[in-house]
Order: sequence, then C-alpha cells, then structure tokens
Amino acid sequence: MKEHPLSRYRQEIDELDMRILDLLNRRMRLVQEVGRIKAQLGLDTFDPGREEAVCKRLVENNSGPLSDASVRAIYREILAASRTLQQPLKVAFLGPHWTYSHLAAISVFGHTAHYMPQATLVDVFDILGKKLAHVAVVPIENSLEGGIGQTMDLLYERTVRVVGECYLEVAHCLCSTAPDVKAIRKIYAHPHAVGQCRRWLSENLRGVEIFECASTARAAQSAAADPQSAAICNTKAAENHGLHIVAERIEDHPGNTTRFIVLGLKDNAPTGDDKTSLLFAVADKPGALYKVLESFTHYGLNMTRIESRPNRVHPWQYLFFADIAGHEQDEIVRAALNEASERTTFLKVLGSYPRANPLNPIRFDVERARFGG
Ligand SMILES: O=C(O)C(=O)C[C@]1(C(=O)O)C=C[C@@H](O)C=C1
Repeated sequence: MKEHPLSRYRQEIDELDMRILDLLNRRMRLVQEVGRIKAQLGLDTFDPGREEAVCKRLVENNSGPLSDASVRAIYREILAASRTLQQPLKVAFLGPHWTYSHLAAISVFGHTAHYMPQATLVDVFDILGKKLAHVAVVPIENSLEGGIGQTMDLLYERTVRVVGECYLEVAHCLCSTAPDVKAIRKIYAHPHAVGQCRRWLSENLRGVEIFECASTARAAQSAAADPQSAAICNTKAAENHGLHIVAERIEDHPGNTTRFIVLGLKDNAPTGDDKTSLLFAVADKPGALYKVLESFTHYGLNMTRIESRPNRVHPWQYLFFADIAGHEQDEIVRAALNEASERTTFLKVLGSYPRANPLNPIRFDVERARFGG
C-alpha cells in the first residue's frame, strides 16, 4: 500500500515530541531542586529578572522559523509550569475572570498560575499587602485615555513594589448569542469600551440601548443571559460565556494599548535592560520641577513617562509619576536619584523591573490562535 504523504513527517514529529517531553521533564526535575533550595534559603519562587534572562537568551539565539513572540509565549507557559511545581504563584487582579487585567496577568504568568479575581483595585492592593497573594497585576495607563488615577493613588498610599510591566492590545468585539447584528436590541458594555467604539456603534447599531457594566467580563455575562443583546468584550470573555463574535475589532482607534504593572513585595535584581518607576513632589517655587528633571538629564537617563496627579492629602499640590531607564541599583541611576531627592519635597522609588516594548504589545486574538484558548 502506498504510504500517506504526511506519515513520514508525522512519525518524525512524534519522535521529536517524545524528546521534547523528556527534556521538559528533565528541566522540571532541576526546577524542583531549585525550588527546594529556594525554600531553604527563604527566597521567592518567582524571580522576574531570571525569567526575563531565560527568555532573552532564547530569543537572541532563535534561528527560526519560530517567531520571537512564539518563543516567548511557549516559555511563558513552561515557566508557569515550573513555578507551579515549586509553589503555585497566587496572582491577584481586578476581576471577574476574563477582564483585560486577567488577560494581562495570563500574558505574564501563563495559564497555570493560581488566579485570584478581586472586586476592586483597593482589594487587589489589600490582598497583596496581607501577603495572601504573591503578586498582583493592575492597569496603570492606556494609550488613549492616559493614567489610571486610582492605581496611581494606591501606589502613593501603599507600600508595594513594581516588579514588572506588560503592554496589552485592547481589541474590542461585539459578541452575542444572537445570529447577527440585526437581532440585537440591547448592548452591555463598560463605559470605557463604549467610548472607544463610538463610531462603529453609531454606524452599525444607532439607537440601540446601552447598559453600562462594571467590566467587559460582566458585560459578556449579561449578554449570555439575554439572547436579544450583545456585549462589547474581548474574545476570551466571549468564549468563556458561550458568545460568538458578531463583529471583530470594533474600536475606533486600532493600536489601543493598556500598560499593566506587576506588583510584588520584594525588589528585583538588575537585568541590564530595566526601567525604574518613581513618584515625587516639588516645592511651590519657580523652576522646581525643571530642577528635578535636570537631575535625570544630567546623567543621560531617558525619562519614558511623566504624569501629574492631584495630591489628595494636600489640595492644589501635585504628585509626579515618572519612569526612567535603568535599575535603581545602577550607579548612574543611584547618583541621579540622590541628586533628585535633594530637589524634591518627597521622593519614593516604586521599583525597578525588566522593560517591556510598548510597540510590541501582547495581542490576545493572536495568542488565542496559537494556544487554542
Ligand atoms: O532559576 C530559578 O530561580 C527558578 O526557580 C527556575 C525558573 C525556571 O523555570 O527557569 C522558575 C521560576 C523562576 O521565576 C525563575 C526561573
């Protein structure tokens, strides 16, 4: 009988898979050993600097055809499986499941972490502060809407460390159990999502009543219970509530991205490509802010963000949130921070962490195709 043209390839793929599985298990046995030593030494299971070094080394040596993004995505799950063997990592985020915060958390910690959805951002900070979660993932700024005020206020008030960041593309879909757009009489959506899809809604669903929900995931839940309705949500929320996608990418501005930060309670070691987040206040006198900024320019440090926020304790005074290139332990960053602290009335370093690339955000619809949900 003639051999099927695929069988030779499939046989070799099966053999390679067995070898990959064997290698993964050998890696996991070493990881278990590392876990035992870390427990004896009282070290944290999660080491973001080491994880970034592992991924960076692989990407730098990747000769293809696997894309660098695929290498990172595969290793995200391998590292998640490693941590799960050592001690499942408890990750708090603003819930319910399948919010954009949840997707951001999965993009950093993989599918096998222990996810702990919280009702409010205050609860997210509280559960981390009480050490009931190891890390938390919170939104800090959006490319269209700017800073997330409540997160900024909590960073000022609480003692937590910023240990990581990630950029997530916010791609909205119209999802429903209804067969098509003509059957839709109601829309459930988060107010931000409505704002970001205004043009599409007026062209396609003009006059249809909109019900505001606390999150995109709640919107999906409500649409699932009402066959004449639709939700504006992400593809994962739709999938998990049994909705199908009526229209994809309905946001007015493609490239809508949210930056999330990972919070922990311990500092990161330098990786060689880090960012440091800080917040400060200055005296009410001419040139005070300029003088602080000069401290960073003086040492040639790039400032990637600066944003002001009203000081809620002292009305009409302002706090400045800034990100600079480099790690708190780098000599020039230390020198710049020393100089800046003499020119501020208050300065708090929030943490140093591996830098993520804003121009290459995580795209969940692409991830979905790779991982099959
Ligand atoms: O090297 C370590 O510290 C490990 O625990 C191993 C490992 C890995 O799988 O490579 C797992 C978890 C850490 O966050 C970093 C790396």
